[in-house]
Amino acid sequence: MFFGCKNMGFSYGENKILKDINIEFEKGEFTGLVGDNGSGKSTLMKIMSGIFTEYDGEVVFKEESLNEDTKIKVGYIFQNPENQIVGVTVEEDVAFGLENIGTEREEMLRRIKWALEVVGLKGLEKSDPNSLSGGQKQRLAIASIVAMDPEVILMDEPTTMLDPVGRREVYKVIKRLVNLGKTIIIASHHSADLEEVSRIVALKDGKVHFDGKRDEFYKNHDFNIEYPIEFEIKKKINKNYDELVKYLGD
Ligand SMILES: Nc1ncnc2c1ncn2[C@@H]1O[C@H](COP(=O)(O)OP(=O)(O)OP(=O)(O)O)[C@@H](O)[C@H]1O
Repeated sequence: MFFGCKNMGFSYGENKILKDINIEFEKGEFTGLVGDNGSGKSTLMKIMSGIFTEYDGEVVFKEESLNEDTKIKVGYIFQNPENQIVGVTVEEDVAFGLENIGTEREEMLRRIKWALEVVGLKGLEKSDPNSLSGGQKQRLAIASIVAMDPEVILMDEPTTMLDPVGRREVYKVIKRLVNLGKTIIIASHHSADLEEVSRIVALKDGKVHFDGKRDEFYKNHDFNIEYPIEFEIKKKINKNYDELVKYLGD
């Protein structure tokens, strides 16, 4: 197995949140993780990225249990970028994780440059992260993870805090990461976030309720997923998405 979990279970105290979860992800796969509020999406992602370490079953990365050495290969992006930003400048923020793992200076500078290019923040190296827009902050949070060169990136509702313009910026970056061959799993309530995923995993009552192709999911399952306003309007008036986001963003 490239990445996934076997017979995984998790409880908060007496409250069993995840029951016997078995999911396998292939390298380079782009998957949406859906489910009602409280269905356990964040908990599952925190377990799979190694943030939570007390659970039943196993998280597997490249045929082995995820461990201290390999969990660096699995990045986690929080819903609120503010929770992830620590630096005084944009480049310091990206440097933080690299410093923690003792990256040599030349390599660190190379990775910071590359990560900021990938997320489209080149030129803002010396800026104060607090001065950035919501979309830019989320892209900075993504850059800090990308700089660690993860093979898998788990994104926990990465566009929920953003306006339409910010969302569009983040979609572009996610697409770029997919094109770079990263394995991306995105938890979301917004079907616009899931337009390009090839697979959907849906959680319900602590279990995997659906796991299959995105098109099959939308054909057969009604998960009462909230639609962001711009997606609703897009469907109604069939306007070009970019034009619409520009219109809503003004
Ligand atoms: N620290 C905690 N202590 C106790 N219960 C918790 C804790 N964090 C989450 N829960 C509960 O665990 C369940 C799953 O929460 P989780 O945040 O994983 O769901 P989610 O699917 O990500 O929800 P949302 O879509 O609202 O973000 C919920 O019932 C929640 O109330």
